[in-house]
Amino acid sequence: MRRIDFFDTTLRDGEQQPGLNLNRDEKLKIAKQLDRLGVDIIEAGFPASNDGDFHSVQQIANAVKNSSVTGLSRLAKSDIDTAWEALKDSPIPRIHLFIATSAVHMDHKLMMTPEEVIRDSVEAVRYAKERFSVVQWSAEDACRTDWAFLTKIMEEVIKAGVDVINLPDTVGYTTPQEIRAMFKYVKENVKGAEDITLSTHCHDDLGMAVANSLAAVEGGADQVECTINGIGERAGNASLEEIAVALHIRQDHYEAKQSLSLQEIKRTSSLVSKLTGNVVPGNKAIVGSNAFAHEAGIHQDGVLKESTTYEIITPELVGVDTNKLVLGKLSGKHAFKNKVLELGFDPPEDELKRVFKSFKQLANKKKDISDDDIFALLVADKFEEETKAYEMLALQVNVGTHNIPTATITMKMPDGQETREAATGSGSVEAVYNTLERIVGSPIQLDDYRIQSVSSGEDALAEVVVHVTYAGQTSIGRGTAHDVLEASAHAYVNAVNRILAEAPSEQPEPSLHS
Ligand SMILES: CC(=O)SCCNC(=O)CCNC(=O)[C@H](O)C(C)(C)COP(=O)(O)OP(=O)(O)OC[C@H]1O[C@@H](n2cnc3c(N)ncnc32)[C@H](O)[C@@H]1OP(=O)(O)O
Ligand SMILES: CC(C)C(=O)C(=O)O
Ligand SMILES: [Mg+2]
Repeated sequence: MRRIDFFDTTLRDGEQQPGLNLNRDEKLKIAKQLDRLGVDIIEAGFPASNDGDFHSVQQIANAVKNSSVTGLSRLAKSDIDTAWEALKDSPIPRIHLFIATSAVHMDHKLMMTPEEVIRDSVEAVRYAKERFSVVQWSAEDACRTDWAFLTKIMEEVIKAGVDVINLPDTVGYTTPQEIRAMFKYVKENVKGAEDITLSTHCHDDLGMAVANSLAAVEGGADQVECTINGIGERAGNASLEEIAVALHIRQDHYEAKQSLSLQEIKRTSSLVSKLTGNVVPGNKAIVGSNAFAHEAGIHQDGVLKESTTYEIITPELVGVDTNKLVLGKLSGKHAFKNKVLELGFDPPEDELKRVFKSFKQLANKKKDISDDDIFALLVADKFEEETKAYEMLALQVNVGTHNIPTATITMKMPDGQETREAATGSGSVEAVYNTLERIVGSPIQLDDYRIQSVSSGEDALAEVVVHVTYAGQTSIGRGTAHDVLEASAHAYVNAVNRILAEAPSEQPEPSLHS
């Protein structure tokens, strides 16, 4: 089986992302994690570009134990000398030279003839080869370069002693078919191509960087250049994690092996995200927070029965603890029951059905349903099931800075009749409780009132717990709702119902209003 080398350029091309600026300490942290991940080569920076990059490349070259470390360099001798100063103490000193080879770059940017580009490349490779053990040369904008010229310049740098030739899609212009054909062409037509390593380096301007990198591998590339989370210049580079996992999962297709420790992928992605401040989108392949999450009921049911129905990658493969079955309005009873069991409840089917109904109602109103929400629904439902003497049907509260808080409640009474009552209070909760007192027809003494938010976020559920004395008995009542006043009213009604359930014989007469 062929072996594919991973050349990580997070610290060089990745740092070219507009607005990104990593300090030396942060770069070292990332380099050490890349080493743990097992990348073959770390491009740590561009030593001649500035002092910070020079010192950082030097520090990383001396600190990293297993990966090779390299630095980017223009063809100028002064750039190569600076790169040498930074890299000379690394176990296998390695340099990455580059020059553009497309007509548009040569004519308008470099203002050099093709012959001058060949001449400078050959000279730079020879000069670098006198110092570095491994010399890589890149034909910048290779995918827009004339193939005859590409063949010619490649043959010249091979004769000059280059070890690796990289053919980048610098502007993310190519397609999978084109880049596959280009690699196949150079492999078959460039003299000496069999003696060097061929590398691919794709950008994501048209969203094809990963597909193009994989197509280049099919065409004959032995090395892929990429970045963690796909960060980089403009739309970014090909993402390492996507290429690595694609090669692994579709080994049957690519027939290639690699030496990455895939279980380090999630950790590496999180570190880079944290240090760069670049948030990984939830739907990002492999490392997004939703990459192993399922919300649709039919998918959740499939995954519970057999995970491979909807998961082609196990979360553990890339260092993610477990998959997630996210409960929401599209979830079904199988996933809901699974969660209820996970929370330690095992209600009978009819109760489960009832709580599932409350869950669906809540999920229609609330974006994220947490374990705490489910727990609260289960507990609340259990309390409510103990008795249904009073059932609050509607609540309306008028509050404002210039009027007296007034609550109106419609209640289903123990005898099944409906009644409506209103009362005022010095505050809105008091108005609610005064109204309830009128409805039940005898005083309810509020001994304690506690309110807390069940889950986090703006749409969190409010949970109210009250201790009351009613008809000579004390009781706890609990209520959960989106609205604080509604939760308060439910708690009060719940406390009264519990008292009625415990002492049915002493049930006080329902109010006159029934
Ligand atoms: C495709 C890529 O990602 S290539 C890497 C791109 N990365 C960077 O540019 C980041 C670091 N760059 C820098 O810090 C600066 O651009 C430097 C230090 C390299 C150069 O800065 P300056 O000397 O001020 O030049 P400036 O950046 O404005 O222009 C680039 C010059 O290099 C030339 N050049 C571009 N590529 C090469 C090359 N491979 N070899 C030699 N010269 C090159 C350009 O033609 C231009 O030359 P000119 O000054 O004669 O017109
Ligand atoms: C320096 C080269 C390899 C590069 O980053 C590109 O062409 O995109
Ligand atoms: Mg690039």
